Amino acid sequence: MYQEDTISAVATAVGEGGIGIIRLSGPQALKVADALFRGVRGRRASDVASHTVAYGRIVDPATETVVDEVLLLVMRAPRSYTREDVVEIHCHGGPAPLRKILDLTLAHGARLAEPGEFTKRAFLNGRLDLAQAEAVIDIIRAKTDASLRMAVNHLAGGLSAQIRTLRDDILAMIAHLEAAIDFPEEDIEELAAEQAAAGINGLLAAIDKLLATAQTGRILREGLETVIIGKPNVGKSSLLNALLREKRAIVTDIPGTTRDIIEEYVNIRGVPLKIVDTAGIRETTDLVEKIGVERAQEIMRRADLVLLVLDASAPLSAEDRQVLDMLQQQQVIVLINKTDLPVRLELDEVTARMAGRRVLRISVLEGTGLDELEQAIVDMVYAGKAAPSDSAFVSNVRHAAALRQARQHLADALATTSAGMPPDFVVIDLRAAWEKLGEITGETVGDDIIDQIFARFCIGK
Ligand SMILES: Nc1nc2c(c(=O)[nH]1)N(C=O)[C@@H](CNc1ccc(C(=O)N[C@@H](CCC(=O)O)C(=O)O)cc1)CN2
Ligand SMILES: Nc1nc2c(ncn2[C@@H]2O[C@H](COP(=O)(O)OP(=O)(O)OP(=O)(O)O)[C@@H](O)[C@H]2O)c(=O)[nH]1
Ligand SMILES: [Mg+2]
Repeated sequence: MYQEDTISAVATAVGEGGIGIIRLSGPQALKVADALFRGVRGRRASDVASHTVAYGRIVDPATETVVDEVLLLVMRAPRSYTREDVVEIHCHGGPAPLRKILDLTLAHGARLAEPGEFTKRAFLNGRLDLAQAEAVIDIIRAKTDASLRMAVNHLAGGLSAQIRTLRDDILAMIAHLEAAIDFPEEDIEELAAEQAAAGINGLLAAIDKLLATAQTGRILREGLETVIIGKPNVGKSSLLNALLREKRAIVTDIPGTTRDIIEEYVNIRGVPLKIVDTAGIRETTDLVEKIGVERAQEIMRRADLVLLVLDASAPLSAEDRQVLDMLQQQQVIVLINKTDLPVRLELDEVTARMAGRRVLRISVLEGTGLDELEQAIVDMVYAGKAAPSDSAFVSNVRHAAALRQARQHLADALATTSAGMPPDFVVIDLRAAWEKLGEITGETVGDDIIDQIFARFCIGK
């Protein structure tokens, strides 16, 4: 155990709720609780067996005034979330009792926890590795069922186990090569080099398999950045509302209705979309709208997916053609909207200009074509890969970057081997790869990175 002080924080969300929890962790947790808790027949917190609950009251010990009626949950070290003594005070879920009880714990030996500090202690005390600890916040922030499944799999150590296997394999190769270094006969070195090359190729394949999940994994964790664009009045806001299944954005027949950017999360068959409705793109002299249009163009350049909406009932305008040209580098689904009206749009020209892209005919008004749109988005995100149930997905940009760097070191090791360099040099590259992979699980990562990761957690987690 590395921590000497005892931390305290409200573990439940702020505001009114049925129950609120103040959580204490550290060597003084039971002592702090003893000062404040009054159980039936004089029962004290330190009398409560681990993983059991006691009924009683929290009092202000200065006056013995009752603050609230509570349940007390005790979990003793090392069998607890943090591996320290943990005491939870379950009070009524209002801001006043929570605040008062938190203040009392702080006045009687605890200090306020930093964001993520409980989970950080679980990591520092070895109950979770860094990838598992990061999964805790992913569970809290999961936007869909599929995101949740992936994060739960990470918390259970699904990804960590794969990383550990890779690291163990590298270590075994290093040991093998070092044995060859100690017996520098020609043929032994050659054999070791051949075996190393085979081993490295296997590792590269395993890393590539993990990296192949990174795109889908990132989208499930962070959401697919999607932007709806098109000229004014084509039905962009109507489309957003249809995907959200609520009337979020204002829809009128007046072009230029949406002036600013509207951002919402939508669950499309398990895929979280962070979807942005924009001001219609057109040349404009209205300053407010002009800023809106410029921001739309900026957002479009950064988006994972552009939903381009065209109006089937009107011929292509110069603005439409301009927008089509702007999208050449982007992942786009073209939506020909208002197909319930007589078609006057040059469909052939659109398909020709957007070769290779999905072009779907829809009518937001009548609700046609929206199923196909949802399926097209899901297909694009999974790109033929299975949903993340059992297989470990890489979802975290930090993990993907470390994997890519480890891969590079292994590729270097392979090049060194085939160039006939002595095994000492191969070992250097292998060791670098081993360290990079250790950054994912936290064995070889600096304190600054660890601090940054936990600083993004919520208080009380
Ligand atoms: N009230 C409450 N609910 C909660 C949590 C919590 O801390 N408190 N959790 C967290 O925020 C999550 C559950 N996570 C937990 C993880 C480990 C242990 C624990 O006591 N682990 C012991 C196992 C003891 C045994 O074997 O019975 C251990 O790992 O040794 C408790 C909760 C979600 N729900
Ligand atoms: N006939 C028909 N009308 C539609 C359809 N979809 C939207 N509309 C109508 O088109 C008009 C404009 O819709 P909006 O959703 O406000 O269009 P927008 O692209 O957001 O417009 P701006 O915000 O001004 O850029 C409204 O009157 C909608 O009811 C459709 O599929 N068919
Ligand atoms: Mg609009």
